[in-house]
Amino acid sequence: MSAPSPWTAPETATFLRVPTASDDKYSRGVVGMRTGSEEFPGAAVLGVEAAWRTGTGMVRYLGPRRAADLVLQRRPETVTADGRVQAWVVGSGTSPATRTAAETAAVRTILSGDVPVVVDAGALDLVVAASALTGDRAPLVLTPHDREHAALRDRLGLAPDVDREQAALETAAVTGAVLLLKGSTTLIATPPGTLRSVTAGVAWLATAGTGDVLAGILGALVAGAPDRLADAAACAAWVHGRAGAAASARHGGGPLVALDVARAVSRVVGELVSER
Ligand SMILES: NC(=O)C1=CN([C@@H]2O[C@H](COP(=O)(O)OP(=O)(O)OC[C@H]3O[C@@H](n4cnc5c(N)ncnc54)[C@H](O)[C@@H]3O)[C@@H](O)[C@H]2O)[C@@H](O)CC1
Ligand SMILES: Nc1ncnc2c1ncn2[C@@H]1O[C@H](COP(=O)(O)OP(=O)(O)O)[C@@H](O)[C@H]1O
Repeated sequence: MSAPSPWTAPETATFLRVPTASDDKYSRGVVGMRTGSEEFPGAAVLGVEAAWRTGTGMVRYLGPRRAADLVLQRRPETVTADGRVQAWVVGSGTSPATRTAAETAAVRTILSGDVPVVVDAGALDLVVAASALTGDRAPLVLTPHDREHAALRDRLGLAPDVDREQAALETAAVTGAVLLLKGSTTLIATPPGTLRSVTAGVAWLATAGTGDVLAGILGALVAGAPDRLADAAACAAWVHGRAGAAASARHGGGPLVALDVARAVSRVVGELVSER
């Protein structure tokens, strides 16, 4: 297997969509987020902030009352009514152990729809092998970190003892989903077998909540380009990495917090598109 090809800054700049005079909030793409829970309401805030900062026409947030209140406190622009979206983000800040039956049913409905879905953290357990599908399924991007990836592979009956790149490709092929495997090197694997890598970040990103931020960035990018899931995934990882570097640089190269990363995304996007 050849080494994954690194995703580049020019590719990121070209992918990013800048609104034009003929755009309105709907034409830019609406992202729907079913994230956060009573246990992890902050994850909802982080993902929503990141989606707005990436540049989306609208964010719809559907989650528990407490999380929705916190989201609105931070971002009153957010719409908490259900409605049409061009991409979903599910699972950040949720856990299969505490997920209600109603929430499970709602996520399953999203997964069997036709709008692309970013599947993160506590919703990864609802992903089945493509060969086991009995009905329609939405195009998916899965965003596990290494431990979540190991758990997913275990559930799918895949061997644990293969190398990381090979495993990413195998998981993508078996699930029929784009796989974004998070880490200091983030891998993006597709079912047909392409593999890209992103190393744009800084190790300070190893802190709670930065994955929730990544899911929000990715949701916004997918909503704007629903037919280009793998490129959206690589672009999201790249922007996230650079936003992490920028958030740390603002504090003298010191520690960052996840909300700082989300806040830094606007500037990263702005600088990239102004250079192209
Ligand atoms: N602010 C928030 O609301 C945040 C919510 N988060 C959400 O939290 C949920 C769980 O995500 P994780 O990535 O933690 O799930 P993981 O399943 O990867 O992590 C849990 C594992 O970490 C182990 N662990 C816990 N504390 C540890 C410690 N101090 N030292 C070593 N091991 C320890 C546990 O035993 C368990 O095996 C997800 O839904 C995620 O989205 C996280 O993103 C963190 C921030
Ligand atoms: N050592 C590291 N160097 C660079 N980036 C990292 C490092 N560790 C984690 N990251 C990035 O930070 C994010 C962490 O996501 P995740 O593990 O899901 O955290 P959380 O669940 O707390 O939100 C990912 O985007 C990952 O690529």
